[in-house]
Amino acid sequence: MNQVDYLRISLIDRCNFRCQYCMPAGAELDYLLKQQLLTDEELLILIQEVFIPVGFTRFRLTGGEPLLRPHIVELIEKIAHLPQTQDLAMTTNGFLLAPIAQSLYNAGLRRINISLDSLDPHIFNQIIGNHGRGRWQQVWEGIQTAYNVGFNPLKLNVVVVPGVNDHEILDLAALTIDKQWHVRFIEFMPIGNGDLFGDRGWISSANLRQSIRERWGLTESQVRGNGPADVFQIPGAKGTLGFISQMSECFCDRCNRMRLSADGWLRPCLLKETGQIDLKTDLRAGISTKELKEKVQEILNIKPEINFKQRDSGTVGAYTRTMSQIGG
Ligand SMILES: Nc1nc2c(ncn2[C@@H]2O[C@H](COP(=O)(O)OP(=O)(O)OP(=O)(O)O)[C@@H](O)[C@H]2O)c(=O)[nH]1
Ligand SMILES: C[S@@+](CC[C@H](N)C(=O)[O-])C[C@H]1O[C@@H](n2cnc3c(N)ncnc32)[C@H](O)[C@@H]1O
Ligand code: SF4
Ligand code: SF4
Repeated sequence: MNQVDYLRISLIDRCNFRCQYCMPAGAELDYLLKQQLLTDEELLILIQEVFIPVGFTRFRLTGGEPLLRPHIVELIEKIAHLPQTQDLAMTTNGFLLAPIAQSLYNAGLRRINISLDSLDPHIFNQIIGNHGRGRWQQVWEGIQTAYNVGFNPLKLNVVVVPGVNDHEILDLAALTIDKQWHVRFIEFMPIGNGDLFGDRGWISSANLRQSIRERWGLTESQVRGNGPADVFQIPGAKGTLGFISQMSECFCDRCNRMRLSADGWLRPCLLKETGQIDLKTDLRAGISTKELKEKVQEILNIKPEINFKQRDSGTVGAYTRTMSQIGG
């Protein structure tokens, strides 16, 4: 069993996009009220007095859209400057990134993963549920700015939805040939998107790799990630191709992470709702951080039992939280 030292922190459940596969337009969502969100102070207390002491040293900020969180730069600065923080990363849709990228970097953020599901602005708009102004260009500028500012590695996430963007796989993969970018294809998961998933299904990473292999060849990369992606490379390319295959494979035996929601629930596994605990309510009720640390340690002890283990069947089951609420 891997050491569990990586915490994905959802900073906010709201988003400025409505991706069809995550929080489709029209879906009824109960947003958290401001007073339900962990404050910056509470989050820092939990990180410093609960998570770090039980071994967490790597943190990823996600959402919803993390760049919508007020005072994000100051929060990053505080987490980045904790002496125990070994890695601080963010997953964002990139829409608000260009003007703030340099400040994020200066505050200590070093790694950024940006969602980009299409190179075609029209299809992109359909995916993100935007029927008005084009947003693709602004995201693209966010990506370029992040790259120029020095975020390294720079990863682009593509959720592959059959009949929506699967015809663009080769074009997206080709981005890695000349640029030192890391494009990752994510198998579409049935969380909070029953209609679309039921209609479209998903495509296995093995299928995608076959198309890419036929076009350029494909080798296993020397670069090994510390996450769920299997990393490959087009021969001679500057960047890499990652495949996140939670539907067709199981990488739970190398699971190194847990998740903290914006309202302070600790979730031991993305694909299972077992074992969650409400740290915010405990903290606000005056339960000591020593006791909270013991609770988290207990979850860590039983994490191997909680981990999703259905190796051959992909994901099943109904989820009470959407991906935007969990943080991906
Ligand atoms: N099943 C499963 N999927 C995950 C897990 N972690 C990430 N993913 C999937 O991978 C997607 C992209 O994750 P990112 O937020 O980019 O983070 P990452 O790939 O873990 O990041 P790195 O630290 O850069 O490797 C998520 O939205 C999920 O779909 C995990 O622990 N289990
Ligand atoms: C929930 S989003 C939050 C961060 C940010 N808003 C973004 O889109 O990058 C985190 C990741 O989850 C992925 N994701 C969301 N819904 C998904 C689904 N149903 N299946 C697979 N990945 C999904 C997104 O593509 C994104 O890379
Ligand atoms: S995937 Fe990210 S950008 Fe898209 S709706 Fe979900 S939280 Fe928002
Ligand atoms: S499905 Fe659960 S146990 Fe498996 S890798 Fe993801 S978070 Fe870890």
